[in-house]
Amino acid sequence: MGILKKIIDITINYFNYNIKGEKMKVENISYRVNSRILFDHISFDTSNSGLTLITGKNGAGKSTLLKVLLGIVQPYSGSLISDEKVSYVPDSSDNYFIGLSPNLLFEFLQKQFFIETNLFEERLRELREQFYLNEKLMTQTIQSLSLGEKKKVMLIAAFLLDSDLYVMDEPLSGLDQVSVENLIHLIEQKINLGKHFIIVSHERQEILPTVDQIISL
Ligand SMILES: Nc1ncnc2c1ncn2[C@@H]1O[C@H](COP(=O)(O)OP(=O)(O)OP(=O)(O)O)[C@@H](O)[C@H]1O
Repeated sequence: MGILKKIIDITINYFNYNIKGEKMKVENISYRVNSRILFDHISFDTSNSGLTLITGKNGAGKSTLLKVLLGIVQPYSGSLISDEKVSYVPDSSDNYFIGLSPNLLFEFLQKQFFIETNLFEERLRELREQFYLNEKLMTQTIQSLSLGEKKKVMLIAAFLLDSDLYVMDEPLSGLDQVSVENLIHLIEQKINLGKHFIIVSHERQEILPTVDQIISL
């Protein structure tokens, strides 16, 4: 697959950008793998919730639910409304960014989403400071980075876009303590600005910013 095709696929799948600004409303979503029901009749609405936490045991279907919410996979039944601008941080970026460097990914996002150059450079500088992603790492391929460094690249990519909803799969996993603290602060700042988060996490709730609703699978 050519690199351009790869980049376009990533954008279509992972940085879904709409413009109307309605909140996400999920009604009676069910999902089956073969004949097995993974989750059934899940309903929630993010309108009054800064942070929605999705919890459950390993294999309960948390990551799959996020993919349903993002339209990457189709639910077995139920309906979903969202016209928000959405950023997605997958649990692992291993399969998606082969051959890309952080520099190339960020520049692509700037062009794809028409982020004004000064604003883009300012946001990128601030985010790189917060997650201390140094210059040397910016030109390496993403697959050659450590687990935590990959996570930082995905978080920076998500926050470069001024989205309404941030969907994050295990955003804290692999991060060092300072980055965890900076990420939590950043999430709190965004929530105070009226942004919404749907997060899958195995972390204890005390570690996370204030959780407004919990979806247990
Ligand atoms: N396309 C698929 N084909 C077969 N099985 C699938 C498919 N998609 C998901 N599954 C299965 O569905 C279950 C849920 O997977 P998922 O990754 O959503 O779980 P999770 O709750 O995020 O788990 P974890 O906490 O371990 O990350 C797993 O048993 C997985 O193997």
